[in-house]
Amino acid sequence: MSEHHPLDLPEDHPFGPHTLPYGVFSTADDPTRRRIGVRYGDHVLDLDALAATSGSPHADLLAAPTLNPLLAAGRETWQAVREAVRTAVTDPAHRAATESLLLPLNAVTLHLPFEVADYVDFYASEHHATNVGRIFRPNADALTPNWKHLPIGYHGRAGTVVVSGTPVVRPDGQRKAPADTAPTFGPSRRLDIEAEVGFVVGTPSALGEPVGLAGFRDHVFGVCLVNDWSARDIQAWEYVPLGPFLGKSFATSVSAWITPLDALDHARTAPPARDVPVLPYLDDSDAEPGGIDLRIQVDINGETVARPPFSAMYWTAAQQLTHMTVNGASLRTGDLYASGTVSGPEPDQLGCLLELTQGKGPFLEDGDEVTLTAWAPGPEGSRIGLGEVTGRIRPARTS
Ligand SMILES: O=C(O)/C=C/C(=O)CC(=O)CC(=O)O
Ligand SMILES: [Ca+2]
Ligand SMILES: [Mg+2]
Repeated sequence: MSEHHPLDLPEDHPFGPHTLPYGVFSTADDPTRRRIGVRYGDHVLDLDALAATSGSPHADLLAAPTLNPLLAAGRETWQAVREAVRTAVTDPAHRAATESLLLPLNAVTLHLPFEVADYVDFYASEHHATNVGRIFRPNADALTPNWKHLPIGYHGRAGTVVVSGTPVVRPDGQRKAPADTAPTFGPSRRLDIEAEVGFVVGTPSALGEPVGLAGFRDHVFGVCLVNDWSARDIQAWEYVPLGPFLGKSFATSVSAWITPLDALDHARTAPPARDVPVLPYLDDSDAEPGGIDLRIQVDINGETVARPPFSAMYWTAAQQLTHMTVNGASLRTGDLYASGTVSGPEPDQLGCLLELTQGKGPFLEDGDEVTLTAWAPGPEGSRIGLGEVTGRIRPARTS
């Protein structure tokens, strides 16, 4: 790879021509001007400039300061833009022009790439749900009776979704251990992570019109990495009977790069066998394989603590989308839904510290830095990189 030819990448580079994820960036000389870019190698291709200089029919969409107009434009446009970008980075005839529009990754600031509309978090790993059920409800069945009949989820707080790199302040709140007689107020002592995969909705749907399993590809634009920071002590005390609230809503971090669904075609895989029959609207036995072979890595302060496999998820993203709309609830451009904590069957495949330490801790300390990365197999032996989502813990306001 030559310094002078940033378009020449080694074949196994995770941000090669098969990946092409979208983000939003600014530069130091024009810090308030946010622009759409595509990551290629260790560079960002300025898509606003590319579209303007190449007379693209999509120049208006690509001149926006967020991905939302592109998300709303629908699948045909997503495919046309992706094809144009691929041509720009691979066709020798475009080489000189494209190279002039590349910025080194370390010379840009990355921003939250889309305006988050609604945010939903699911609970789709059987391993995670079983482990957490045992820890939180030792005297009950690990899986609740509904678990294999529907993808359980809750509506979260869209306004506190932050981009990778944003520091996370340890939340204050009410904590009450089982042995305490009364709750106390103060910093969470059981601050945790949840390694998840997020799905970004592009095409909206109409109120009252459910989206079937086959609608997944038309509505979902792409995928990001998610860390659903969770304060286990606040959560355990507050969430019966209505579910997660302040124990989760203080921050949810997402990767700066959104990987188009089409980049993950090669990674599609059958979900695990389901041992309980589902209702017809969730039955995906005749659908395209709903699983995705994504390999996640969880690092804390530079040390790898887990490798959760996304392919082990019981419920698929298509089933989650279908379930989310089956009551007639509509989708909005920019909706984000997260898979739920990704945990596999092995002890080194668990997606949160609660499971990794069997409920005992240690949990996160001030100053700890958590980084999730992931990749998926691509065509011809290539790798599709999903970028990273990272965040460092800052001390609580009260400390
Ligand atoms: O089972 C419980 O009581 C709690 C579960 C969680 O905290 C997990 C959650 O937020 C959903 C997920 O990410 O899988
Ligand atoms: Ca979660
Ligand atoms: Mg959270």
